[in-house]
Amino acid sequence: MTKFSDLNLSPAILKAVNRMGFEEATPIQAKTIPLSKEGKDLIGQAQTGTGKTAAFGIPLIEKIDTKNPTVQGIIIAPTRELAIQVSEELYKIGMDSRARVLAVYGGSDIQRQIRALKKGPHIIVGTPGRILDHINRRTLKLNNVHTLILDEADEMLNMGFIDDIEAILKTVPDERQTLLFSATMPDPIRRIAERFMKSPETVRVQAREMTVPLIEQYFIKVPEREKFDVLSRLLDVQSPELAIVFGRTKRRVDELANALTVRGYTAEGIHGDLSQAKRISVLKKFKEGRVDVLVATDVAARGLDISGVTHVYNYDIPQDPESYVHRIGRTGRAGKEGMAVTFVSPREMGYLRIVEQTTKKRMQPMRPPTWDEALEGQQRIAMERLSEAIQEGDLDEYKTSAKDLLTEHDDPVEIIAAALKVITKEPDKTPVHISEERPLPSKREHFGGGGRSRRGKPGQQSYKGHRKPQRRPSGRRTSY
Ligand SMILES: Nc1ncnc2c1ncn2[C@@H]1O[C@H](COP(=O)(O)OP(=O)(O)OP(=O)(O)O)[C@@H](O)[C@H]1O
Ligand SMILES: [Mg+2]
Repeated sequence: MTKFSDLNLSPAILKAVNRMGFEEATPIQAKTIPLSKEGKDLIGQAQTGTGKTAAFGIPLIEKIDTKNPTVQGIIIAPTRELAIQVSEELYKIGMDSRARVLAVYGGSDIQRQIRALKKGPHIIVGTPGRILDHINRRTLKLNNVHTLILDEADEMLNMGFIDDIEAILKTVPDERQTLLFSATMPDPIRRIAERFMKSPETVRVQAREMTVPLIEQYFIKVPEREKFDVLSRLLDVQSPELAIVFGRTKRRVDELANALTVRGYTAEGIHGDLSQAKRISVLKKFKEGRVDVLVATDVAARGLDISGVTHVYNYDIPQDPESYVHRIGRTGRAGKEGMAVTFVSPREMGYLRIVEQTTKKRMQPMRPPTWDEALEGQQRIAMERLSEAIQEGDLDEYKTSAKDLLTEHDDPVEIIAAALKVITKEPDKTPVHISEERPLPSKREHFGGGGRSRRGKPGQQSYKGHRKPQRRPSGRRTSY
């Protein structure tokens, strides 16, 4: 175990890390912080939720000359929410060092960002499109940048983002340090990465499996038309504290969020077609527990760190193994336990096996819960709520009514049963409409193996399988 005090860090950083409640460095932090401080280019790969943000954030803050009001470090992330989150974590790490961190991302007022940029931030965290926008407007200059970091590096170097990344790189000095982090790093992407790094060192935290052992992984074989009932029952039986349901498309996310609401769950959807204000407010509600079920496209799959997420449901099996790793990694973070359940339609079983081959972890089969089991689950919750209320006390105002009931009805069991019935959310069978999604094509070559590469060169392993490059004219990705 490595203590932060063994890592030769400045007192200001130690103070900040201590305030954040970090006692020991995680393995990826212990391994990469010293190398990063030496100025080496690095590819850091470690499982989800193991502290990669601080692994690149701590040495970056150490290298900032706070007396120099120019941008010295730039971090690029694939989604706006992740850019915000990373900037917040860096702000905390850099608070005592007085490092100024600014997030720039699309969908928010650019004039306000321009004003903030004029105040001389030292570190910019942003999404590629908006960073480029500022570069082109000359409101962001990267000629003093000594450190460039790609968070979720494999995603950033994937077809949707690579052109933007290359354009940004052109404006950053060549003698920079380049750091790449992700939980996944497929070989073809690693080869692209090495093109713009200087003899990079790869740091992998040795783990037998690509996913975190703290996440129990299950799959349920279920035909498309039965998926929603199975999901409802699972939510009733497992009663997650916070759950994320991943769907394949935006339409599916909207329909699922609506259908869950109809059946009495507090659910909201998040995807790339919503306004940024809406995306932020949905996420905020979820973090505060005002929404129990977040339904999301892959826009929420990478990097988001929301404590209290106990369950991840893949309503649709993801299109590539990396997406699976990141999606389920929204639970089981920072030493906590989690559960992931993946729905697989019978025709898609081949995909499940390919995911397992990549993660080197088998998912256990799970039987869909029955209606009775769902009812039992809900009754258990009602009982827990009743017991909690008894423990909390403060029931005096109800005791007169209780006594009245006892005189009216002889059997106390009858009364308690009625109380339970009233507070139990019985499994709901209200019909809902979920449009059918076509199953993924059954050819296995379309998924992860063989075929044409992203750049069209034959012979390289294809990544992101059959998903067609959906480029906007600018070459940026067509949001999730
Ligand atoms: N040394 C530490 N001790 C305790 N908690 C830590 C430590 N380092 C980071 N954390 C916390 O662990 C959580 C996960 O960290 P982080 O988001 O950086 O993970 P990650 O490796 O980037 O995951 P992902 O691959 O999903 O992006 C955060 O809440 C973070 O504050
Ligand atoms: Mg991360």
